[in-house]
Amino acid sequence: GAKWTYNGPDGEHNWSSNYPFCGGAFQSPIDFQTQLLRYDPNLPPIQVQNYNLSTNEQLTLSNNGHSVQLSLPSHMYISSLPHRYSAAQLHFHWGSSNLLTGSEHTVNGKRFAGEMHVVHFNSDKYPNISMAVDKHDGLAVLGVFIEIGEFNPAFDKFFKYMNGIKYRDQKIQVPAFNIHALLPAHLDEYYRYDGSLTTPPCYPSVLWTVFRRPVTISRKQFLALATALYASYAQESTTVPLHGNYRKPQLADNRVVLVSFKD
Ligand SMILES: NS(=O)(=O)c1c(F)c(F)c(S(=O)(=O)CCO)c(N[C@H]2CCc3ccccc32)c1F
Ligand SMILES: [Zn+2]
Repeated sequence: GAKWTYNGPDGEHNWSSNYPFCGGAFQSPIDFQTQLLRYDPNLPPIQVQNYNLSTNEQLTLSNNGHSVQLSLPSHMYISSLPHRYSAAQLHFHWGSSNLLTGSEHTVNGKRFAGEMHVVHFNSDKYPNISMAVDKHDGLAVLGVFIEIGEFNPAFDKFFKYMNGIKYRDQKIQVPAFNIHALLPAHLDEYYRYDGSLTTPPCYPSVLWTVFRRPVTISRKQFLALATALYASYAQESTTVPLHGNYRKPQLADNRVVLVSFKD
């Protein structure tokens, strides 16, 4: 599709000229403002299966020019939703080395340092993510806020390979590891709403689950994420740093955000 960026002439205010859904309804991310929240006691704790991958599996770590993404095997899935949602990939959104705020979702205007998204597709109804990505019940994304704090050994399982994918379209194979270790404590506390991809083509096809509790990574780990990558190709003479890859909050319109916690 047409090229898009987070800043400049191809930035998010112009996405809708090539990607009409980006100007449509049910867009993500949104700001979780208190007045939008409604406690729903029927929201079950999120349960995932087969997230503890064996180290003799290999995953593809790649720089797609918009984010760093880790491919995930489809035998990983979410089991606590009405359909089985099988994993496809995980990726990140972050700010920059001096702007330690790059999450997409915000809580009463508070922006976290970054946000991880684990993208799943409805494998009960669709054979792969490409067939699911534009369907109303196609995708389920788990969102995890990232804060600067304690060193996180789970993230280093692949952060240490980032220098192998500095440039756009570079990819390497990395040993698999326990993806569950990337998730926060308390998978029973989360925000839930109907939304969209936060990148073009912005299809309104995502059941969003954003966990209330953040995970922490160290400042050194965060800087590795925020400063290691380029959106430009290796052979290009002008380098374009890959940072600030977060979409601004969209209109909630009259959407309600369900929460599984009372406070
Ligand atoms: N924030 S988000 O969760 O909405 C989201 C992204 F932010 C993002 F960058 C990507 S991407 O594939 O890395 C690049 C542009 O699609 C995807 N990729 C998804 C969307 C389309 C697609 C097709 C095949 C595999 C993954 C994806 C995504 F779902
Ligand atoms: Zn994302």
